[in-house]
Amino acid sequence: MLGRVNHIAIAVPDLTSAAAAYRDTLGAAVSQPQALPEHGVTVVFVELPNTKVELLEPLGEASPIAAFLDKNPSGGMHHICYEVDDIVGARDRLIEAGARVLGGGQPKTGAHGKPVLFLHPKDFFGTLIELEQA
Ligand SMILES: CC[C@@H](C(=O)O)C(=O)SCCNC(=O)CCNC(=O)[C@H](O)C(C)(C)COP(=O)(O)OP(=O)(O)OC[C@H]1O[C@@H](n2cnc3c(N)ncnc32)[C@H](O)[C@@H]1OP(=O)(O)O
Ligand SMILES: [Co+2]
Repeated sequence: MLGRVNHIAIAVPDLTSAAAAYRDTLGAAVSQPQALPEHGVTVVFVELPNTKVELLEPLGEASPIAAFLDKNPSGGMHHICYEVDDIVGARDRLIEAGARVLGGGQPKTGAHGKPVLFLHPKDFFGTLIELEQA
């Protein structure tokens, strides 16, 4: 079911300084910030040869990463995103297996314009999983 790692996400308290650290200190190519109100985050992508790192800053009052940053004020690894060929088929199989698919199970359009879903971290060894339609 799982395909490539699409991205690894890091929640950060200050996107400008995090993007600068990846660009200027670590020497990576970073995208312009993209505000995604439907997801409650602003995102910058760090382009790497084999995958991407997604830097996330809270956006709005009800950001899903706000509580995470309260617990990890200097930031931390937030989720890993795997590609799947058939996101609805994957969702149905996961629900059948007893996994909690977040947000009512309806895919949203993610940062790459493709459908995404999230799986509860307590069902996967303390790691929040995002699935993205390949
Ligand atoms: C940029 C768009 C898109 C893309 O295309 O790439 C994105 O990536 S958007 C990214 C942001 N969106 C989301 O994270 C959506 C899914 N997340 C959620 O629905 C919630 O954040 C959550 C995972 C259900 C947690 O919410 P909530 O239950 O309200 O928070 P708690 O703080 O009470 O957490 C409960 C429990 O889970 C632990 N937890 C929370 N987040 C994580 C995490 N990222 N990784 C590991 N564990 C996490 C938290 O610590 C709590 O555990 P205990 O303290 O042991 O109870
Ligand atoms: Co993501």
